Amino acid sequence: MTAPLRVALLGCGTVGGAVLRLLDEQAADLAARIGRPVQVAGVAVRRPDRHPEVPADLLTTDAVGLVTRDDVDLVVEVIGGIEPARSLILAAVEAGKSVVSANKALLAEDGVALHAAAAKAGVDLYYEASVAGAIPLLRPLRESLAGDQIRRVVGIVNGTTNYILSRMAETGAGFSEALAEATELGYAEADPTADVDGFDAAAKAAILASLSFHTAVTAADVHREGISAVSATDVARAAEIGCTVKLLAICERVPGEEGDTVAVRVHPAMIPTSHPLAAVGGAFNAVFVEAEAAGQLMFYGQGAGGEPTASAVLGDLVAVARNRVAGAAGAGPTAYAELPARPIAETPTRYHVSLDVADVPGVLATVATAFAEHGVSIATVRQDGHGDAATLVIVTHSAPDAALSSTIAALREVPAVRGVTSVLRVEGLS
Ligand SMILES: NC(=O)C1=CN([C@@H]2O[C@H](COP(=O)(O)OP(=O)(O)OC[C@H]3O[C@@H](n4cnc5c(N)ncnc54)[C@H](O)[C@@H]3O)[C@@H](O)[C@H]2O)C=CC1
Ligand SMILES: N[C@@H](CC=O)C(=O)O
Ligand code: NA
Repeated sequence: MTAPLRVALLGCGTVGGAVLRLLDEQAADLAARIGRPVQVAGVAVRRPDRHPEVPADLLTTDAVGLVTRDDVDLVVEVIGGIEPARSLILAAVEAGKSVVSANKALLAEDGVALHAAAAKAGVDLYYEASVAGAIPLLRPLRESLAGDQIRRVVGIVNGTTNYILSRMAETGAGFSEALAEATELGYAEADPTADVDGFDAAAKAAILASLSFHTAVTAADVHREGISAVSATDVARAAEIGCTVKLLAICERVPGEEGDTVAVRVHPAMIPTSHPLAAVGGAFNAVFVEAEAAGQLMFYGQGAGGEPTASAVLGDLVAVARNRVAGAAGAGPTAYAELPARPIAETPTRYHVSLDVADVPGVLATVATAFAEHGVSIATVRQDGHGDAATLVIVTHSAPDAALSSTIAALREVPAVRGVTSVLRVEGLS
């Protein structure tokens, strides 16, 4: 075998630590698969004293120096966040090193520029771990489905929130307790509000939409709602109608007379328990892809956690290392179209609304009028209880999101409506 390929590891937390361990445990197999041994050239960390597990001569706090060293061939970035990750990746690429990253926040913000820099330098930029952890998803979109027309991508792409919602539904666990467990298990981001408020899923949705529709979608183009407003009442109401609550990422290419648009949204939604996504529990992720020729495809697996994510990082590492051995670069950036984003206000959706009402004559008609006045058609209504404790549970037909949200605003002004206790979108009901 010839000279080793030398890897610089940036960051040694949940994912970086697992990458380092697997590189060591699987050294012989990786060497056989690549055709050259892989050696760790250095590990950039913030606090070397916190990493007794790493040989001291590998540790450095000088990440820029490490990525530009002549004896480094490949760089793995698992620091996370925008800076210094972006500058480090650009420095590595400009120095001729291929890069593997797990950083969805950065790819969703600056993917076009990073791809352009990698293409200019003739190196690879792979980031399979950034979306849906261990699940092979980005390379299938970039490569296997490059000859098809993808119309829709729908999935659960955040392990932390799926873990929290699963625990709330299955055991009645409280939100904070379930979040603490997800953090302890290594699923959550360094700042877990990125998970809870939907930023992480929105970044992943932007990456999925960009690769699926060959257009530049950033996290800022994604309509984002997290799960912090999802209450035990929402979860219970969902169960009453045979549904479960999931945080969904939905990416659609919408044909229009004046050209296609792209609609990308992340929000909690009720889905029927018979829906395949309803069975996706804990930190697992699942993504449906609908393509014109291929039809429906489903990708399922562990979406978070050190080892599952490290598996995707190592898969990319093998791919870029093989390209390096062959003296080639892999699949480059896609040719970006410029499809406009369709605003959430115009996106058709269905709502489940739960109202506390005074059970007085005419209340049902007043509530129904509020829906009708905003052009929203009601699919089902159920009334529970009597007197001041009466509850109306309404499921609408599909209507533009703006019509539904103005209906809710109008209902809040109706005197007989004591409170709007639950409002969630509904997906997948026939
Ligand atoms: N934990 C997970 O399940 C998954 C994480 N990811 C992504 O992988 C990346 C890493 O995530 P985790 O390992 O979970 O985070 P982490 O917070 O456990 O690890 C990041 C490490 O980078 C270090 N670091 C920060 N700034 C640094 C700098 N300037 N120089 C050197 N080291 C620095 C931190 O001290 C920390 O040890 C993030 O982009 C995250 O979004 C992707 C998929 C799954
Ligand atoms: N925090 C993320 C980690 C993987 O991307 C998640 O919970 O999904
Ligand atoms: Na993945």
